[in-house]
Amino acid sequence: MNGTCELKKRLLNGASNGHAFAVENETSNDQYYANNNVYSYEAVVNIAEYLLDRVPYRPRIGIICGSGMGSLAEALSNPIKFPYEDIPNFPVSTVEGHAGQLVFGRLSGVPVMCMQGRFHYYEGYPLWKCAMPVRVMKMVGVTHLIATNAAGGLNKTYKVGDIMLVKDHINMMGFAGNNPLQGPNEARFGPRFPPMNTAYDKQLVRKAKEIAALEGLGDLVHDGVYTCLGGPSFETVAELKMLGMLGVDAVGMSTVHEVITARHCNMSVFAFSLITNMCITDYDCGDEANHCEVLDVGKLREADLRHFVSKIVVHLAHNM
Ligand SMILES: O=P(O)(O)O[C@@H]1C[C@H](O)[C@@H](CO)O1
Ligand code: HPA
Repeated sequence: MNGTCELKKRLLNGASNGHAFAVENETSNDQYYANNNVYSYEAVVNIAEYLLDRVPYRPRIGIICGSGMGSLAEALSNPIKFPYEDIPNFPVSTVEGHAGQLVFGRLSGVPVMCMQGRFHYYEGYPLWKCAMPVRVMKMVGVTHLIATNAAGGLNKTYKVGDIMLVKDHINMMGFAGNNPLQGPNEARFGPRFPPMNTAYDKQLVRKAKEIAALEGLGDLVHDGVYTCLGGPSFETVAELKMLGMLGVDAVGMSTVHEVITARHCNMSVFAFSLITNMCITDYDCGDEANHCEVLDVGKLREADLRHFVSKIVVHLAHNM
């Protein structure tokens, strides 16, 4: 241990083998944040304080609305809305089907905070920026994240309109070296190397299946593996065949970086995908994936999703 520290000291002093070492570790986190325009801990706290000064209660549940699923936020009673452009230092939504506001309110009487519009990598935001609002949620007092998304169904047993409870993910962008936790670790959020084998709350997945069955949605619900690709182009047939072989059940362009960020700061996570289209894995099929269809299916399932999410929120509120 002492030997390691001694070696580290010598390396930092550039004293090994007579070579001068670049002393990168001397660059403080603050400098890194400033140079790379990254949100520091204090910057996230400032955003949270802006919200807390304007909201008279402290939600413990945060919801991220997927494409075409913004109506989840419209179900909140007495909403307090913060358009992203009014929140100091917040990114703005650029995708159709993502209204671009934080909404606080009560869902079936339970205080919640909703992102009505999320950020995607393909919009030009780095992953840490896409996921930054999750840290704002944490600072506001959220302990449980519900992340929703629209996704293409790759598992052949799924149908358009089904709901896939996410039991695990494959971080494809992480395979390519892109992760929202890249850069110096901010220990006040969480550890340098957070585990991900327990990313999705198993008990909640089980409970959500029970709730779905009780509410007459049982036939629609599956559990499966989600992956996020960078987008915005939809997948080729070969890419989808490859993802199928890897064990992916649904393909999207979000959620994974939010879940990683939420788990890093020890939030409990529940996520589901609305299957808005079936992935095309047949070269002879002339159909094409398109965003309109994604939004249309969200609209069709609006009432069911609201009902499902409000039951989950009530369950969480009684069991936190
Ligand atoms: O925000 P989500 O992941 O629900 O949106 C999906 C992925 C793309 O943004 C879009 C494609 O139609 O829907
Ligand atoms: N692929 C990727 N993202 C998606 C899809 C899809 O088929 N459908 C909705 N979001």
